[in-house]
Amino acid sequence: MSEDTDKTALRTLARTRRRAFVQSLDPLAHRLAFKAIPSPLARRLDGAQTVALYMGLDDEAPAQRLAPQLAAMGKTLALPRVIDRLGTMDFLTWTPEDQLHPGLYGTHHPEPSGPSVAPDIIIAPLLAFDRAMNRLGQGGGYYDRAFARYPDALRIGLAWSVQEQDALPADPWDLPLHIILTEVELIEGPDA
Ligand SMILES: Nc1nc2c(c(=O)[nH]1)N(C=O)[C@@H](CNc1ccc(C(=O)N[C@@H](CCC(=O)O)C(=O)O)cc1)CN2
Ligand SMILES: Nc1ncnc2c1ncn2[C@@H]1O[C@H](COP(=O)(O)OP(=O)(O)OP(=O)(O)O)[C@@H](O)[C@H]1O
Repeated sequence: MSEDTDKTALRTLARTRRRAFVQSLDPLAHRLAFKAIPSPLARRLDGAQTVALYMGLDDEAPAQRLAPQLAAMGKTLALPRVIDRLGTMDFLTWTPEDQLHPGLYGTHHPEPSGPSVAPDIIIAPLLAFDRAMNRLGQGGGYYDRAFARYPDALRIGLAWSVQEQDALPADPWDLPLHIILTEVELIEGPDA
């Protein structure tokens, strides 16, 4: 199987696993998940000003739930805006009160005339991760490119624990995550 087919098959499997897990989760457990930033992670965010979140789609880990605590910590929040279907996106500042506008792929982004920012921390959605801190995304290369554009940003993956795989294929352009936060665990990579 070529690497490409490999990743495509893994994406299908990962979506199915994530859906089954989220549907079987106790509603209260779901409601409480990702509400609080664990203190070792909060400490790690100390020096950072701008944090890029995402609005959870489908069964993704709901990153938007971290927004109130991050705002209370004085962080500037940002959300991605998909610019084209070729993998280009930027980050626009956002506060939880701001209205969102529909974008490509069913995403929503802040007012496009607002300022685009360079994030110090990128909290990224994913389909699967492994303990080597590899991340499998939707396949558009949007986050891979954003990671490459902001190489000094701390890369944090947010996921349900069931999204862990033994080993994911890594392409030459894939930059590993520094930290992964699940509903039960904070995983810190060697470069965190
Ligand atoms: N919540 C969230 N925001 C995000 C991403 C993401 O994965 N999750 N992205 C991460 O890159 C970027 C947008 N890219 C995306 C690429 C594909 C799909 C997606 O669900 N694709 C469906 C088909 C949807 C369609 O074309 O209408 C699919 O592949 O089945 C979503 C977002 C930026 N914002
Ligand atoms: N830094 C980069 N510069 C240019 N192209 C890139 C870069 N990173 C990835 N790509 C391209 O993006 C495509 C998708 O990559 P990949 O399958 O690893 O996406 P992904 O990480 O699953 O998706 P995403 O980052 O959107 O969540 C690949 O064809 C790759 O060539």
